[in-house]
This record gives sequence, C-alpha cells and structure tokens, in this order.
Amino acid sequence: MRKMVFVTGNKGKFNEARSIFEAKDIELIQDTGGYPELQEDELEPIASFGAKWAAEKLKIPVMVDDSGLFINALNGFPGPYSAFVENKIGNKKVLRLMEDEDDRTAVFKSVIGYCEPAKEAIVFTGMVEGLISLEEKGTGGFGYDPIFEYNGRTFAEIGDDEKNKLSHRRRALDKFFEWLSK
Ligand SMILES: O=P(O)(O)OP(=O)(O)OP(=O)(O)OC[C@H]1O[C@@H](n2cnc3c(O)ncnc32)[C@H](O)[C@@H]1O
Ligand SMILES: [Mg+2]
Repeated sequence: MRKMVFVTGNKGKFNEARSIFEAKDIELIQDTGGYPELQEDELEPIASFGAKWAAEKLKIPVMVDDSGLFINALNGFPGPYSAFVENKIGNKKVLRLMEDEDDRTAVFKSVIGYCEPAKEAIVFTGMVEGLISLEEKGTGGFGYDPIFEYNGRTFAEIGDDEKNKLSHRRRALDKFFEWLSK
C-alpha cells in the first residue's frame, strides 16, 4: 500500500486525515517531530516552510497541515494564532470576545504543505465558511469544532464522517490528491 508521512502533533488532524487517506488506499503515518512554525499572517508560508524543513530533516517526502479559524468580526483572529489561542484561551473566551458581535461569520482554513527532499514545497488550500455559535455544542471533533457552525450544526455535532465530506481539511486534501494523481 502507498504510504504518506504526516508531520503533526495534533491527533485530531491526524485521525481525520487518516480516514480520508484510507479511502484513497494510502496509509498515513504520523511523525510528531514537528517543525519551526513561522510567524506570518497567512497559513501558506507556514505550511510551505514547515514541509520543506521536515522533508530535508527526515530525508523523505512529507506533508504538513497548517490550519486555523478566521473570524470576520475579529479581523481574522485567531487565524495563524489558532493553536496558541486554543491552548491558552479556549473556546469559552473566544465566545466571550464574540458576545456583542452581530457578524458571526468565520472561515476555517487548512493549508496542506507537501515536499520531497531537494525539491520546492507545494501548498493546497481548503476553506469552509460557517458561523461562530452562541454556545459550545457537540462532543465530536476537536479544537474549535464545538463553536463552528455549518448549516445549523457545529462540527462537533455533525460527526466525523460528515465533517470529513465537507471540511476545510477535506477540500485541501482533495486538491492534493488531484495533484498526486497527475
Ligand atoms: O503540530 P501541528 O500540526 O502544528 O498541530 P497544531 O495543533 O499546532 O495545529 P496548527 O498549528 O495548524 O494550529 C491550528 C489550530 O486550529 C485548530 N484546528 C485546526 N483544524 C481544526 C478543525 O478541523 N477543527 C477544529 N479545530 C481545528 C487546531 O486544533 C489548532 O489549535
Ligand atoms: Mg502548530
């Protein structure tokens, strides 16, 4: 079976990607070694640098996924700071920041970076638009899923299978598969 190495410390991301890859008959292997995360406003350069760095270090082809939640009323915050905000502040305080906001629109983005040693990295971006819910709902998923609403239900309510059909990560991975199959 074909294999792909995914460099990430995030179990939620890995599990999602693994089942999406399984359906393509590709075995996904997690490497938790990590990579330096650049401080940039956009996710693409972070994923590109991370994939290149990890491919050179491990000397094998690798993929990474830099993702984040961009809330329009907060000018795109937490965006590239999504991991930091999730760990230090959490969903309840994000909801508190949104207390007086009428515009609850938000975008989840996932940027898959792929690189082979001695080559340039290539990136694939997937996005899904939704709303920041008024309260946390659901027990599935991970991270911001309990506060990200899509068609009236949060990503934590819809279940892994449905999330994997339409998520930002799925959309980025579909572009990656298309490129891989060329
Ligand atoms: O090791 P890496 O892959 O960097 O793992 P990470 O958790 O640090 O991930 P990022 O740097 O890409 O930060 C993205 C943040 O957004 C969260 N996130 C990403 N995709 C998500 C999704 O599909 N649902 C909920 N939260 C998500 C994730 O949990 C992080 O807190
Ligand atoms: Mg990270």
